[in-house]
Amino acid sequence: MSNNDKNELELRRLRAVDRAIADLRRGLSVIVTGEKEASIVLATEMAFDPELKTLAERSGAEPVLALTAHRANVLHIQPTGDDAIRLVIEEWMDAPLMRALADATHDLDQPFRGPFTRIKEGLPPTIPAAIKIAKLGRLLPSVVAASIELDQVEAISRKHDLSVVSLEDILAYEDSAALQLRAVASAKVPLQAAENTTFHAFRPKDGGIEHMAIVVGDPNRREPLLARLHSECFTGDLIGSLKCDCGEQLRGALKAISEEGGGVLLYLAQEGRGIGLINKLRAYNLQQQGFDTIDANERLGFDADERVFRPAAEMLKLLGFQKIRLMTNNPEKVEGLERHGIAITERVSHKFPSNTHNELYLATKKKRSGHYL
Ligand SMILES: Nc1nc2c(ncn2[C@@H]2O[C@H](COP(=O)(O)OP(=O)(O)OP(=O)(O)O)[C@@H](O)[C@H]2O)c(=O)[nH]1
Ligand SMILES: [Zn+2]
Repeated sequence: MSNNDKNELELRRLRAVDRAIADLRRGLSVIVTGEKEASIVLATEMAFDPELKTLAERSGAEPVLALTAHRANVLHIQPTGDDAIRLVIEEWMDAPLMRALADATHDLDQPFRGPFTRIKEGLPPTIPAAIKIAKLGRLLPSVVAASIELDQVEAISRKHDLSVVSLEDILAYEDSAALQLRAVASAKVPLQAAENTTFHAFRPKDGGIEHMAIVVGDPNRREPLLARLHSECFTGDLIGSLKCDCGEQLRGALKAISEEGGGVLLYLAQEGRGIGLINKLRAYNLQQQGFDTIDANERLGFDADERVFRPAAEMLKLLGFQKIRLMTNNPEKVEGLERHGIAITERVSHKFPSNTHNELYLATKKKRSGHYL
């Protein structure tokens, strides 16, 4: 395959996933195709009676409710060893109950649970892949899915105008999006912390998720550069939430970089450790009910941290920064960048004093996520 063809294929794949994400977020169903089977899927949090009825009619099959193993564990559903668990949708499981099964913030107002019937064998790979699209769309990680035969895909998608996305497209998505990042705009923006600062906006070629690099000064590309990877935090960075340390880390990093005479801060669109702002608020709701930051994520069905650091590594490479001194307390950021070709010559500690509202959050990161705090 020529480089041009490869590029075309990659863009086609990114587009297919981005379309599926947009449709799921609108409460539409999409078709996920595998090697041997296909599924029509709907995000559980968008599942209401009409959507469920349509899903059953279009597929001609009995839909199932799919949850992640983390969420199933909270619901006391026995594990199957797979990342996703399928439940038979019983007569008594109406749409509000299904949505509540996906959304842990309702666990206390929906005490009746089960008995559920798990489907133990033969998990089609299109099911975890569909959950992955829901996650990429920052929706709760659960789908209602109905199987169809591969040879029905074309007719059903054409008749009902449904997006079709393949398992391979979904598996390749995060790496492809990172590799397709391009600097699309840059401008000088003087900051309170550093007047000689340039913003560089990065966007994948298909128009997907955008990230920002903030370069302070005119760094020498031969020397290891002081760098910070900052995951977006609307509540902490912008509004001054005391629940986390993000705002202080953001402003502290810019100050330290400025004092050093130059460096880079990557502002990454990975709100809520990659689960999105709405899901982070759901996690905060659970923290209000007594769960820590990790358990809250897992009760919602997510991993404790859903971020990938390849986009950050690719942005650094595009900017010509191959060696950095990384300001972080998170060992996974160091590993994540090194895995993708960035040399970390030093880890620079990046701590700030706690307050009464973020004490437990910081202690949890130290105790349960192995952060150097
Ligand atoms: N899901 C979830 N995300 C949170 C919570 N508190 C803060 N965040 C998010 O966590 C991210 C902050 O991560 P970082 O500042 O990169 O922190 P870190 O992973 O601890 O690494 P370092 O600060 O580099 O040590 C932001 O996207 C926040 O929105 C929480 O309780 N739950
Ligand atoms: Zn924060």
